[in-house]
Amino acid sequence: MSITKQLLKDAKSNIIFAMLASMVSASAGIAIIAGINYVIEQGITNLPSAIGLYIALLALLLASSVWSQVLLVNIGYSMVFKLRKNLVNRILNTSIERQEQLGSTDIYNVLTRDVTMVSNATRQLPVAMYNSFLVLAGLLYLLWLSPLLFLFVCVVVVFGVWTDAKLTNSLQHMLTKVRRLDDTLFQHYEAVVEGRNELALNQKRRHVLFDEQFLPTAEESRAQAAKAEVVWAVNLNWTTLLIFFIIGVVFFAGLKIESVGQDVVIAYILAIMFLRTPLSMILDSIPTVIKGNVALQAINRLDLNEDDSAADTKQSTSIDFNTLQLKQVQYQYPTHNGEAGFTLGPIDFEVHKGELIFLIGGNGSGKSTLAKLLTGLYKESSGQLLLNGTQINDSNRSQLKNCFSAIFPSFYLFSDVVDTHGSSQDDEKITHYLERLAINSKVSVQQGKLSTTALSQGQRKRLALVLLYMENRQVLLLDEWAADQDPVFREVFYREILPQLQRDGKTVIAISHDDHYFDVADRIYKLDYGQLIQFDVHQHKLFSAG
Ligand SMILES: Nc1ncnc2c1ncn2[C@@H]1O[C@H](COP(=O)(O)OP(=O)(O)OP(=O)(O)O)[C@@H](O)[C@H]1O
Repeated sequence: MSITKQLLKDAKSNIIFAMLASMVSASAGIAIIAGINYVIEQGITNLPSAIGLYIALLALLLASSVWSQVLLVNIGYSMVFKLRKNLVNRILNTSIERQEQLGSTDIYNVLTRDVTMVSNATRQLPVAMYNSFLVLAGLLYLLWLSPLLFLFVCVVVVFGVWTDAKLTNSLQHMLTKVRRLDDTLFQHYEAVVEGRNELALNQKRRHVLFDEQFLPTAEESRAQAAKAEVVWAVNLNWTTLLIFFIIGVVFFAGLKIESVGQDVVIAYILAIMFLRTPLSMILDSIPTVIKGNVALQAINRLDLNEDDSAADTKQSTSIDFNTLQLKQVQYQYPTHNGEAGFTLGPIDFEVHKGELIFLIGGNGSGKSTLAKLLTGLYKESSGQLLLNGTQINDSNRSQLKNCFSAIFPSFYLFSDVVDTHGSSQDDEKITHYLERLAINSKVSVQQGKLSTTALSQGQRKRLALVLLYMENRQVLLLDEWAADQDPVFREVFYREILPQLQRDGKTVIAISHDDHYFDVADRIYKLDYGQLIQFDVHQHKLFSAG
């Protein structure tokens, strides 16, 4: 089901009530106009009851319009809330592979820009719906006043709607183009923020990014957006012209057609002038609604997982880790720009409880890819993964993930420390590990919250190790953890921390380039262009894996 249908379905009963309230309010508004017209034509026979009726209609108008606005505003905001909830859950449930394909820029763009656009559009919903009922009630009143004049009004209205529909179409095209340009703009923003050091050092690169990439995109986006707004502003004036055209024709028809009396002409003109405001408010809201629609299309294009259930509704069972085996496992990155993606494997590999295994290999040989396969973050393209002898599939992959804690090169440091069940940890234990990793002078902890994560890269990695200790998972995967450590701490890591983890019963898989410390490992595997070869720890010799 599309996201729009889902959101509308959830708000169905409120929408029905809001429509009812809008109808009552619109009818009250038109009844007031009709009453004034009647008084102008017929005069007042009973002043007190006319005033009473007038006040009653005003009260009904106020009560029903407030009621409908309250309902509609709430529908708008709860749709935005649900959209945010739905999107964040769907992103969390989307495979890492898909998220990596999309890139963080596209995802941020949807979460910030597109959600705001949809939010703006849904806020127009109350205005548009309320005013549509008002226009509808007004048209019914015009029909009642004079079917002949109404026929003419209908011809002009149909013509007006036809031109609006044509323009709405081209507006949609222009705004879709603006949205696409905004994606490119967001990539430039990312370069400006993330590449700050490189840009500050290299004036030429700065010039290329600013003058040759950012400015042309920003300029084109500005031109397209302005063109769309101008087209719509012209359309608003055109609609106003059509309204005055109707008024003119009604006026002259009143002079020429005998069956149309002066009183009907006055009533018509009064009603049409009254309907001008709701009409222009509806038309005003159309670009915003189209932008919201374009944003919804962009959200759908992300092709996120349809599953929007929250993490705590999913089963997350933990099992005791004994062995993990890979049998003829292959992983193939998708083809990109016609170029075949990197292939890892087929690989035969196994790790047993309590082992300390090193994965080595040159840059781009597939170590991190294998790490993501082992941890269950990537799904094998072929072959089998067996956890404690049971084959891993989509229904039990979370068991594999639950066994692992990992630090990847692009890790994220959370400032709250939690254990494997997501519960807060006691400060004393955290402080112990902060001291053990020699960062207690930089970071402190209070009620499970770290005082800072703004540290040097090496210190951030140590802090990530503290978080990993506190998670207390059974298998630890450390992807080039020691690469940013100074020689002294590197020695501590390989000679003290890793052996201690092993003594504590942990299974450790470490990706490493540090051949000085290969003797620490129980087994070493080397990756070479996606193929796994076992490495003799003591003689530093290669022999076939499996
Ligand atoms: N997200 C991705 N999408 C497509 N291809 C990728 C992706 N990540 C890595 N690759 C490709 O897979 C190959 C293996 O990458 P991987 O990160 O596993 O290597 P690595 O051995 O960990 O390298 P390094 O030592 O440089 O970290 C690389 O050649 C790279 O081109």
